[in-house]
Amino acid sequence: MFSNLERRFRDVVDDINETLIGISLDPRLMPHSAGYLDVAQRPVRSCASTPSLRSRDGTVPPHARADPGGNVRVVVRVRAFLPREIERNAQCLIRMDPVRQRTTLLVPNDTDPANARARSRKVVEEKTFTFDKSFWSHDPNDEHYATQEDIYDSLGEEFLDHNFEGYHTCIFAYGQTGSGKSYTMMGTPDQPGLIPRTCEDLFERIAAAQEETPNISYNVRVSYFEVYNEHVRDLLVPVVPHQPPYYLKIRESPTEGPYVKDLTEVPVRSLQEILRYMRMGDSNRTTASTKMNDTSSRSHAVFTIMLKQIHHDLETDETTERSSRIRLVDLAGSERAKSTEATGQRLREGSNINKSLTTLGRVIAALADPKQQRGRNGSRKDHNSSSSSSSSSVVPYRDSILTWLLKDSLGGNSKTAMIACIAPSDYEETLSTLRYADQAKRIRTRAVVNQVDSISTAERDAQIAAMAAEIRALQLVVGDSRRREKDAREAEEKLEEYQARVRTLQQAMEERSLVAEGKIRSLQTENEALRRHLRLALDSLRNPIPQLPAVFASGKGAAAGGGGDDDENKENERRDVADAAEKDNDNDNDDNNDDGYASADTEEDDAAAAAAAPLGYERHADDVHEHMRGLLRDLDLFRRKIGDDKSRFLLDRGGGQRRPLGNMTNIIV
Ligand SMILES: Nc1ncnc2c1ncn2[C@@H]1O[C@H](COP(=O)(O)OP(=O)(O)OP(=O)(O)O)[C@@H](O)[C@H]1O
Repeated sequence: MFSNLERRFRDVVDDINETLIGISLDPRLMPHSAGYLDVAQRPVRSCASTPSLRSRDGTVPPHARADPGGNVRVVVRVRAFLPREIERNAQCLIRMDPVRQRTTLLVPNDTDPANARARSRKVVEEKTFTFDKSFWSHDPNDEHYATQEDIYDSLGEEFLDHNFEGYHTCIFAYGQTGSGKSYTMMGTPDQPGLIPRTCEDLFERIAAAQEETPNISYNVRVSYFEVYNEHVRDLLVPVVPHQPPYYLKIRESPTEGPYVKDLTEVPVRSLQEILRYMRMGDSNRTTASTKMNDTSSRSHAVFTIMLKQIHHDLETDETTERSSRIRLVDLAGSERAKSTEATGQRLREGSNINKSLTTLGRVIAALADPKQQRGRNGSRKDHNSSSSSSSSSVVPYRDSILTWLLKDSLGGNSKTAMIACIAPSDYEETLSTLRYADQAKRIRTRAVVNQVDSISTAERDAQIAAMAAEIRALQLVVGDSRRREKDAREAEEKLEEYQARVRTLQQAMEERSLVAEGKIRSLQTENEALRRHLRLALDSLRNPIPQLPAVFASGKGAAAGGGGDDDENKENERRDVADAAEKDNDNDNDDNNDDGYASADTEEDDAAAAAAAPLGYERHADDVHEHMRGLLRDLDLFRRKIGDDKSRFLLDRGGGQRRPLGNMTNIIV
């Protein structure tokens, strides 16, 4: 019984303990418990599978997410002799200490003509430098010989770890022409270099991680471009023969820094796919044969892999997104025109290459400057125009396309490594490269994990819903404004149409008014003519009697003439009447003026006239009669003419509004 009680007591205690542990572990129940870490400090499962991280518990320690900043990693690699160097019995001037990672440049002897210029220097002495790594790739039989695989294992793998942690990385190969940069970065089909090995490892890790944790999805995209003669060319766009090359522009975003606009970024799902794009870009790269290298790279090539890891935690329903960029750069080699014996296009390429490498040197010098380092801890400056490299507070990124594009990798959010490639027997060029590399060691970058903080499905759904609502509202606004725009356009078109019609009407009206004015003028003229006719007629009608005496004489003539020309007769009649009247008056006056009586001669005349009177009156009556007939004929003619004029006048009016003919009509009718 006691043992039963004891067992029950232990069970109850265990239950209570479990419940308490459950409560403390659930952040939603106990937000301030130790189990609830801030998002920024919460360990995130890493997919990195390198020994360094695999040896841990599969999580990235919190400190890895807040990198305090690190120096640019600088390694040196010396290559084997090339056939031409063996031929001239060249001397190896490099010695390396694999333990202390020291590289020593020896003083050349007098036998190698390639170093004649070096020997003419004031000071020719042995120089020793220490780097993060010194790779001895000169003699394959040496036990310390560094193979392509060794380079990847000691540098590439570690940098890929950083990419899976969410850091941007950049590895660039620097060195004189023919020193082994392309061999190190790209390699050969038998001896693949850093780029194909990184691609291979990347997809191996993705496959392994997906097997382990299926709730992580990966998105890989790749781009490849070259900077040739200060122009950016997309290497994933096929070259069209006989067409001028298409160059891309550089833009700068406040968040992402400088980037190449419209650069092709292809999604890749397998190693085969990414290698296909790598080879395609490589075959599009500008290379040429020079005296120093049969396949000399005449451009700086930048191969970029964008890796996105999306982790969805089913328990907490949270999503974490990490993005990182892997930049692998094969720079064109520095060269002396004399050594390469370049002319024409090769010489121009060489001078552009040297210009951008000199700018890279100035950028490195500026970034390595301790004052600059202090300045960057406060506010960072970079300038947009050329200036003296002696200025410690400015970094001349924009002085060349290469340095502008590598701005972030050189002095910003990136973990960066430089592989300084050296030829074994060139004192001067090697010294220059080693000095360059030595300076780069002092550059500090400030890499940060590029992670979008976790959000729950509910939050994400809410965000999506809010965004969808915003999109709908915007679509409405756009639709509304489009409709308004359409209405306005239609109204404008209508208005234009109306205006055109109004113009046509106005024109027609003007033409009509011109015609009407012409008609009015001609009617007025006719009207005036009619008035004149009428006045004449009225005059002739008003004064017929005083003309009679004169008509007698002319009437005789007229009668004798048998009625001849009417107008002429009338005119003669009028003249005769006037003469006769004048004559009568004269006679009267003559008679009355002397004594108031008629003279004896006059009385005789009157008597004679009286005797002849009956015969004369008869003739006179006939004449008057005849004259009256003539007048009636004239009147009749005149009336017909008036009638004709009237009907023509009315006809011209064209059935329009009748204009009153006034008194004239009444008189005529
Ligand atoms: N570590 C090495 N082992 C064997 N051969 C090498 C090594 N490094 C380079 N080479 C050979 O040296 C020659 C020149 O190398 P590479 O083309 O890589 O030089 P580079 O620095 O890229 O020249 P450039 O700047 O002119 O393009 C090639 O034939 C290459 O195979």
